[in-house]
Amino acid sequence: MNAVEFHSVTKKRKDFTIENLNMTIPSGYVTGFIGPNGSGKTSTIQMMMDILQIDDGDIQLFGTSHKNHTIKQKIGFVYDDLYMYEEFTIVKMKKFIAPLYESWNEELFQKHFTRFELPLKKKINKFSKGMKMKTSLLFALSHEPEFIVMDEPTAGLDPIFRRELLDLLQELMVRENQTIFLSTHITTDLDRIADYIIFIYKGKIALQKSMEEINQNFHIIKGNKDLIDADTKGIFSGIQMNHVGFTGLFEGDLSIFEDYENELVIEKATLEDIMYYMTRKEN
Ligand SMILES: Nc1ncnc2c1ncn2[C@@H]1O[C@H](COP(=O)(O)OP(=O)(O)OP(=O)(O)O)[C@@H](O)[C@H]1O
Repeated sequence: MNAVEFHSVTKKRKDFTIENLNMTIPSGYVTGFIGPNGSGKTSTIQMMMDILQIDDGDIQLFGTSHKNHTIKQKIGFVYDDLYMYEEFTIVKMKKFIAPLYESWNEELFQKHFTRFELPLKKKINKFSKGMKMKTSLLFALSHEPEFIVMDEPTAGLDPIFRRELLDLLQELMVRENQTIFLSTHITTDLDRIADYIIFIYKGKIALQKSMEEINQNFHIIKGNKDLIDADTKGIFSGIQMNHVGFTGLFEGDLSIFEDYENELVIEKATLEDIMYYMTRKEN
């Protein structure tokens, strides 16, 4: 079962288009959403949350239209732009938000509030970026959502809380039915927690696979530049040449390199390698 399905979604912005976007977020797993700056991650999340209108296509959340407002009860949305509540303190924000959720859990709120060490009576517009992210996370978690959507949750967090957040997400995964979707630039965060990866580039899905498939099928191949000609270049998803050698991203069965074992260095590709080489392809 999928928590989210995008079917041929199109959105035209001034200088940017998301065209015919198809993607699925499976229930019960952590899906990492990666892509370089300006590739459409925030726009995609805003469309999913119905903050940004789609021009064409269809988005399904838990099998119903994303426009169905009752479905929002099941979703915890985490982002650092709390402009709606800038003038509020956490106490005031709770008075406003808690009654909106049938599943509000005050005990959980108090537990996370203590853990996150946030000021109760300071205005949110006086918070740092990281404190705003923690506040958003605090409110999102306190209504026990089935689905947590996070736009760059680790941005602005210090390394200690970043690690704690990742541990917290892992703890949440132990709970039944928990689905997490998070966008990030910090691909190493995903190595630890993601089950699936969706990679968006220039408004198009460049890759959508499980971490298991990625770990098995993507490798970095290094060798002498003499091995590269117009034909061999084509087997790589992206390649970088220098005056002596090449480094390329290869997707597939390594047996094609069997005869070159002594001439090549073959390593597992990281998510960062995949992002880097796949976006180099067109250069
Ligand atoms: N309000 C807006 N009006 C018009 N265009 C916008 C608006 N917000 C974003 N865009 C454009 O949409 C494109 C995608 O931006 P988006 O914020 O979705 O990317 P992103 O992948 O989240 O980027 P980043 O990693 O830098 O946060 C960019 O070209 C951006 O300039």
